[in-house]
Amino acid sequence: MALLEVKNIDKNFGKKKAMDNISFTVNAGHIVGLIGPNGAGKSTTMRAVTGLMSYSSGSINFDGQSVTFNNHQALDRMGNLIEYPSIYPNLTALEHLKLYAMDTKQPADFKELMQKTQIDGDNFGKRKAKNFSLGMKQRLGIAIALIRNPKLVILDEPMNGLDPQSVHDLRGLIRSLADEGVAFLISSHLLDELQKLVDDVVIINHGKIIETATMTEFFSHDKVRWTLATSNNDAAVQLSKSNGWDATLDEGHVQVSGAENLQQVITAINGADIQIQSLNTVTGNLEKSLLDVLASDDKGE
Ligand SMILES: Nc1ncnc2c1ncn2[C@@H]1O[C@H](COP(=O)(O)OP(=O)(O)OP(=O)(O)O)[C@@H](O)[C@H]1O
Repeated sequence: MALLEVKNIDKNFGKKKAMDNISFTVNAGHIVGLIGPNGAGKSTTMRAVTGLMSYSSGSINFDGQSVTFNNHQALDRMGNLIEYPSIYPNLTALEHLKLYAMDTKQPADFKELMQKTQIDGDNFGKRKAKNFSLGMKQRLGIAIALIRNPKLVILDEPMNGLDPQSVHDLRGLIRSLADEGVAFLISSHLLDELQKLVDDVVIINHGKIIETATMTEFFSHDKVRWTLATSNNDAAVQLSKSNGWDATLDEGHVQVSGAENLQQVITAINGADIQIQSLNTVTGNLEKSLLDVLASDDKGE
């Protein structure tokens, strides 16, 4: 049975359908990306799952218990960081952890948690939060989300404002927790980062789920493409088109897709006395796959 099961959820803001029959699942130990354009309904969905937002119909089941706006029991085993963490300027990191642990019976070990989230060094424990950088605040937010030893952690845009090293460290932390069995539901606009992290994707558009898939399945939307620099790019584009392949010229490179394999492309181009100067195979790009799926959905396909 899935750890989180969201079934046929609806939510309206006036006439606006923010969630329209939303259904998806999250399995233990899986990192799931909730992905979609601005205003698609990601935050609303995350808020509903964490019991912060009411919904008009459907059900949310987490770890065998129902989650509603009025039933928060299940949240004992769920952590979340939605937008910015609630941080008090005059408290230290350790004081925050003690504060957030107050209403939980078996909190995580503070020292271990601070080590895991890298908030143990540099006198972090003794400094007041008003002196923290954005990255430090974000790491503290993640530590707070982990205080209840959660089975599921919900992170809305957790990489916002972080420098590349902090993003890298955060990815490592999430992956190691997932390997221990913790599940994650993450939304982010940083698709390159998500691509390196998530196991499954849930794609949302205009309040509707338009696809749920493993990352590998999802990549099948993005056809294999070859990017070439040649001695005569215009001729290479024409030649590819005459073979029935899709071909465009993009920033000085010929982009070819639709051929059966790379050898076909090389043979045709070499056969026309055009020299290939560089060649790259491009496949499995989350951004490209997402744009393709959203474009088909918006066309009503
Ligand atoms: N409290 C609210 N009152 C009225 N409309 C709302 C409210 N919260 C969200 N909406 C609307 O519901 C829709 C979904 O919003 P939501 O914030 O969930 O989208 P999102 O996918 O998280 O977008 P973003 O990526 O921009 O954060 C939007 O059209 C938004 O304007």
